[in-house]
Amino acid sequence: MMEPDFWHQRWQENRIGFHQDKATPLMLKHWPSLGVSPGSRVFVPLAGKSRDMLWLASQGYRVLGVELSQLAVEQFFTENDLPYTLTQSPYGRHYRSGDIELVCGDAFELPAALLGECDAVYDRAALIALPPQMRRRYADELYARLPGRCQGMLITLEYPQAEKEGPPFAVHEDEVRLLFGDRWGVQLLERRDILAQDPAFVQAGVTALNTVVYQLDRQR
Ligand SMILES: C[S@@+](CC[C@H](N)C(=O)[O-])C[C@H]1O[C@@H](n2cnc3c(N)ncnc32)[C@H](O)[C@@H]1O
Repeated sequence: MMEPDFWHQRWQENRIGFHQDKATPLMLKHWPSLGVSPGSRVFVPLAGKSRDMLWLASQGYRVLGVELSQLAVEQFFTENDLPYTLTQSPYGRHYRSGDIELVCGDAFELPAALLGECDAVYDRAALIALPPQMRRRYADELYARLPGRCQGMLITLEYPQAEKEGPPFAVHEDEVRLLFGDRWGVQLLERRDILAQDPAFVQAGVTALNTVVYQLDRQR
């Protein structure tokens, strides 16, 4: 089970192979085509210490991230030399620096009032970090609290799940459409074969690995 302790331990042991030193190339390529207006608030669930948040802020967006691990949140600000202010709310500690706000807390506990203020959502290594039954909750409880006309980008991985254990989990296109299709328009933007760039998957004997980028558009 992907309980909080699993992730706290990963951060304590610095087993964070998902973290990238640079912004995600597929985000840089596709985000502009979503047409999200500068000044919009972009929700980043299960944010880690992703540098994608820095890029989004540099493009004029206001970022609202949520992350369980206090280690991750504090590393984000210290590693990027960002001084922050700290406030407490019923659902977590809020770290703020310029246009970036990171809530150290459980994404599933965020109130509808806060999520309802988000104009867009960016999901990289978040949905695919969750086991199947939690992915259902994630779509039905968390994404469902985002407002009408919300736009989003979702980046997934596809590989034969039987060949390797998650996380990251394989989330295939049919599941993405099942999870989000009721409330969101789902458009596949790119599917890219990345097996050759992932030695850990090759070593584990995985025979195919794709990353897929989707555009999500919340229907009213
Ligand atoms: C695979 S990492 C990806 C982080 C980030 N999206 C990135 O691209 O680097 C998943 C993160 O989600 C966090 N997490 C897991 N469950 C969570 C929850 N219920 N609420 C908030 N954060 C959570 C973990 O601590 C971990 O940092």
